[in-house]
Amino acid sequence: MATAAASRPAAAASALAALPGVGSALIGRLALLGITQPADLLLHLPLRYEDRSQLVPIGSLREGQQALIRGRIEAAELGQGRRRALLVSLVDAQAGITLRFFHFRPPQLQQLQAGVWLECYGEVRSGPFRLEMVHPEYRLLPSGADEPLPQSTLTPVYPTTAGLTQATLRRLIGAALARCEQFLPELLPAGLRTAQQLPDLPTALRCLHQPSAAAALDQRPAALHRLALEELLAHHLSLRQRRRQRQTRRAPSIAASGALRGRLLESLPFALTAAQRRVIDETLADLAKPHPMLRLLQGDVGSGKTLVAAAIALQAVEAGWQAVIMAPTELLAEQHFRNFCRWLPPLGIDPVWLAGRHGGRTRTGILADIESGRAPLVVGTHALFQDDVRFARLGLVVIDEQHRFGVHQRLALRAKGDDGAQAPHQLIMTATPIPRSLAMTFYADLDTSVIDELPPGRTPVQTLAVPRRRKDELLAAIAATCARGEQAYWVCPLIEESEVLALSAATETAAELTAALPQLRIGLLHGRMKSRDKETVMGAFQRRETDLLVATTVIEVGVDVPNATLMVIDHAQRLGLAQLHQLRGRVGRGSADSRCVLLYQPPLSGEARARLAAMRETSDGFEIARRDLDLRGPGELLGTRQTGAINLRVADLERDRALLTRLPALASRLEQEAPAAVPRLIDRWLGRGLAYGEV
Ligand SMILES: Nc1ncnc2c1ncn2[C@@H]1O[C@H](COP(=O)(O)OP(=O)(O)OP(=O)(O)O)[C@@H](O)[C@H]1O
Repeated sequence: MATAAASRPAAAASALAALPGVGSALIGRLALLGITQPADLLLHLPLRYEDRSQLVPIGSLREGQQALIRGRIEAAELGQGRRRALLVSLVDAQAGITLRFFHFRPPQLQQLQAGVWLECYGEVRSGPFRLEMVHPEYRLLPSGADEPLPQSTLTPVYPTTAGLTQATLRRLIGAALARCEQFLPELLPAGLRTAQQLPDLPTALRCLHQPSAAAALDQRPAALHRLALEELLAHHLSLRQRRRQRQTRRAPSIAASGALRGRLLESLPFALTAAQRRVIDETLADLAKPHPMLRLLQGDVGSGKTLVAAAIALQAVEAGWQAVIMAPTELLAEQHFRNFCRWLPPLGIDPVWLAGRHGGRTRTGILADIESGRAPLVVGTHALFQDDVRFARLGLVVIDEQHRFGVHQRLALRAKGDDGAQAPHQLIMTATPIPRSLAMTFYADLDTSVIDELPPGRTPVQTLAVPRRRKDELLAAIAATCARGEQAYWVCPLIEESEVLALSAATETAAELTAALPQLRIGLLHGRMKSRDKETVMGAFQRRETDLLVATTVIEVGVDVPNATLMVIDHAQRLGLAQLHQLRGRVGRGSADSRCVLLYQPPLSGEARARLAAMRETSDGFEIARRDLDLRGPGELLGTRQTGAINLRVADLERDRALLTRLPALASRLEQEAPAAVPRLIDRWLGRGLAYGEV
């Protein structure tokens, strides 16, 4: 395999070199566009088209139009304006236009004589006396107006790079197109294409690269769909393949009587919800298998994921394996650690916390305990992936991810916990549900479990949207909440992506609130604090030593203080739906009635208005995720715009959204009807480096 992979680029480059007029300099420039083989040329789609297939009478030209015209030169002279220019007057039967050349060579002066017929293509502009074209492309017409039109199809304009002209790209792509059956053979069975009402590949490619004016209107959408479907299908198939490969790998088969779990659950003042029980069962069944689990646990905010993680980790520990729980921030790792310290020592298990701030002796001691296996359960941040952390018998990794993560990050994480011979089981927990259509497509390599039920006794958080000018009216509400012995949050989100400004807003707000509500004990929490100071502030809030916590969005994920019942989110119009839902999830975690006030600064954009409305209308995380998908589109939701997590060449998740839900059925059909096409499709679209292959 390694040899085949290594020889591939060379073979591909030589295939490019076999096209007429391709030398090493050109190969280098094409590579800058990601074109390393003839198939890439075919998948390099035009940005737009120019229409040289129809003549426009000079009399009907409009300013700003790009057009192909023909006419006879009536006069040519050197204009003596501020800038010297060659002015050519071109006329057809009805009207005339001026062609203006600021740069010209002597042979051009010779050529452009009165009486000569010209064909020009360019942009029409207004001039001092009449319409003009500045530096049009032109050619002489020896047979006058009867000369055949240069082409019957539209002229594609491609994305390009310095030193690579449109003409060269058009020529190369035209040459590749003439042999497209060889370079990009059809891989989708005819039956499948017809069922989807999609054209075959050569037809689609011709339509995209060289459409007639009519085809560009009528057939282009189907042609684009055709390629997009193939690309999305390739990604989906590749994830399915990953999943099957995982099932051939070995992992410890973790089975235990569940005695420890039973004792933990008995010690709690509440019973598990049915959804928590179901998810634990699904996960335990995976752990017992000798292949690595990769399960995504989606649970709405406050649905009790931490307890599920603890129950599952106990299974690994009881069976003699180590378990590790990773949180996205030190604050959360510390919170998990505190929970585990409440739950586990009575069972004879002492959890270990490896914090970023542990240094020197403490760190060495903890690392030694992890490496010798004396520490059965380790809590930390993603820093646990550092090289110096070695486990004796790592059986289970729980990643409390909270935010969505891209396919690539996911693969990188997975590779780290893997010693080659055996991979640990992995459970990834997220509090931001992923709409089903996206999960089916882009998370096809994972199994998923959903906690779709909140613990009993929770009352939905009452949500209000209030303009900022009425901010002061909230003071009484805060005072009343705290007077009842409950607590409140006031969140100041990032302003213009600046943590510094958010910090100053939070500091100012804390000062204002302290002045207005002197009877309250007010804490301040922000991202620039040392983690030890954050823990102190958070700890004081948790122990009810402070009444009101003013914070930046650092508290967004996971913070669990059931006694807090009021959440004020300042500048709520700036935050996305998922983030608002996460923040609101910090209240309503106990049995008391809770409220969330969204303070907004008018005027609201249409989208901000829709977000605030969604927050008022529903508290169901899955419904919020669906609305978020509608508002932002799948690209934003998956984080592809920012991170390039999925590198799509042709498909556009927004434009091709309707295709997503069809992928699983199409993939199954293809695997059955044309199994040999599957690896070729994956190779075609993901072959160069992007493959979800071994990371
Ligand atoms: N079955 C249950 N019955 C009652 N309370 C529960 C139950 N399970 C968990 N809890 C409590 O609910 C609260 C929320 O649980 P937890 O912090 O695990 O939620 P979460 O799913 O991690 O939420 P988030 O995503 O917001 O961090 C905790 O105080 C926890 O002790």
